[in-house]
Amino acid sequence: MPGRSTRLIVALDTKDTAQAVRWREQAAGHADAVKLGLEFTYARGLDAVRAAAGDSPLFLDLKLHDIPNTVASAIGSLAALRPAMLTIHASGGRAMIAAARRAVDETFPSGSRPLLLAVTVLTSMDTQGLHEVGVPGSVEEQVVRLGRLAMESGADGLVCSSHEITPLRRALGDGPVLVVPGIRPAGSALGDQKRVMTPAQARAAGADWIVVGRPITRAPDPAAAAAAIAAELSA
Ligand SMILES: O=C(O)c1cc(=O)[nH]c(=O)n1[C@@H]1O[C@H](COP(=O)(O)O)[C@@H](O)[C@H]1O
Repeated sequence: MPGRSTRLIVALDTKDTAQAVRWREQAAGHADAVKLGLEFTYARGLDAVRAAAGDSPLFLDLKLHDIPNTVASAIGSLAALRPAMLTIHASGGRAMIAAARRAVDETFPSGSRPLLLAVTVLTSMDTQGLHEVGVPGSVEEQVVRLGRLAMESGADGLVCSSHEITPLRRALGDGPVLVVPGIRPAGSALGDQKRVMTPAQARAAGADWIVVGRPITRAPDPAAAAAAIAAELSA
């Protein structure tokens, strides 16, 4: 891992604690953090999240999106989990993002504050999907618009696809931590993802972190799949 500038997060998307632990152990030594999200948390609860993450840095992906007071109060309930990263939806707007920022600062001790990441446009969306929800223009324009709003409102970083890294860096500079799902090693199934790149392409584009789920967890040999992706990031 030393020398790698793009780090790997493995998404432990399952309802089963033993399975999550097994995947974490299989990816150990290759992944730099684990992500637990809506599927696991709704099935097993917050206490199980910390147990499933073990000693790995935890990306807690709850994608909070509600009125500012509710989002802030929800963040206040997460103190015991000691996450390294936490997600909200940028489309929740300026006041919601700012409330999340304040809640993170109040909830976590200054040395162990999670990065507050704002999801811009989901990687499962394309231009047509965006138009269907009433957003005109391109995905890139919307990602940059939401990215700017989120960073102005106190986010530490953004979740985006690899395709928007260059326009985001052009618009916002090197400050935002860019976390990039929608990663598909050459030849792997897209599933529901629309805006994808390979690990090597995401690294070349300048991703700080990539998020990989099924290409590792549904591989016949998850440890080997994680090792191959880590090698692609280090090459
Ligand atoms: O916030 C995320 O992590 C996220 C945002 C996004 O736009 N797209 C996206 O796929 N994700 C998450 O990244 C992971 C991708 O999983 P795979 O498609 O299986 O690699 C899932 O856990 C998603 O919830």
